[in-house]
Amino acid sequence: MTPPSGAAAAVRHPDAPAPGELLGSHYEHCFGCGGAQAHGLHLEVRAGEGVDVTAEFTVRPVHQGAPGLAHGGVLSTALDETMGSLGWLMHMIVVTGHLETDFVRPVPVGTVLHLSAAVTAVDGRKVFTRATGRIGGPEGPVAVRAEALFIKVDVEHFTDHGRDEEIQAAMADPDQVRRARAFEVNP
Ligand SMILES: CCCCC/C=C\C/C=C\C/C=C\C/C=C\CCCC(=O)SCCNC(=O)CCNC(=O)[C@H](O)C(C)(C)COP(=O)(O)OP(=O)(O)OC[C@H]1O[C@@H](n2cnc3c(N)ncnc32)[C@H](O)[C@@H]1OP(=O)(O)O
Repeated sequence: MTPPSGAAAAVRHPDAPAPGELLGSHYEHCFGCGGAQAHGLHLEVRAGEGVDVTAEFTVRPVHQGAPGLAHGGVLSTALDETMGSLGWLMHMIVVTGHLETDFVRPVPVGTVLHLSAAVTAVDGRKVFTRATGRIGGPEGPVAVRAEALFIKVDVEHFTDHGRDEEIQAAMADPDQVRRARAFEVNP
């Protein structure tokens, strides 16, 4: 998870969303950010000033692991989704290759988890990222933190591997296709 010495700093794409702008969902059925997933996390991610983002996740009863506490896998998902969203700022489609999470404090149901994430380095197709989730406010104590390696892929990663039913539906939606194709131009 340590970037090689030759790794570069991340570059914000000139057409990246403005600081403070909501990124929007990349796919309405995404468990992390989609509005059509009843039990999903419904994460709303905002662009930061650099290659960084913030997001909020409200833990609901459907996200429990132990009584009244968030499931650790769900918290990892929130961190994963937040870090994956950094691709928008570089106009890269990325998928998670490796993710590691530290669970520092239990997170009760009803908590708003304040997430922030940034790219630490880029090495070819490899994007190194880091994220934290705080409770009690954006400056509150850290409850979870993660590091992840994302790998840049083309739209074909999804069209080649996704189940046909969902791919056909996604490709029939012009907004979805436009959103995915916009990432392929990455000067
Ligand atoms: C028209 C319909 C379109 C629909 C699309 C819709 C939306 C898309 C748009 C935007 C997406 C936006 C936001 C995303 C938001 C949230 C993200 C959530 C993220 C996820 O939830 S996503 C699901 C989980 N994710 C996977 O489902 C990946 C499964 N996996 C694979 O698909 C392959 O495994 C892949 C592609 C990762 C690599 O395969 P590959 O063949 O392309 O490349 P290769 O193996 O050569 O790796 C290249 C270099 O990465 C190094 N490397 C690779 N893996 C590593 C690892 N694990 N640890 C350490 N290093 C690793 C190698 O060592 C090499 O390094 P080096 O270059 O130095 O040799």
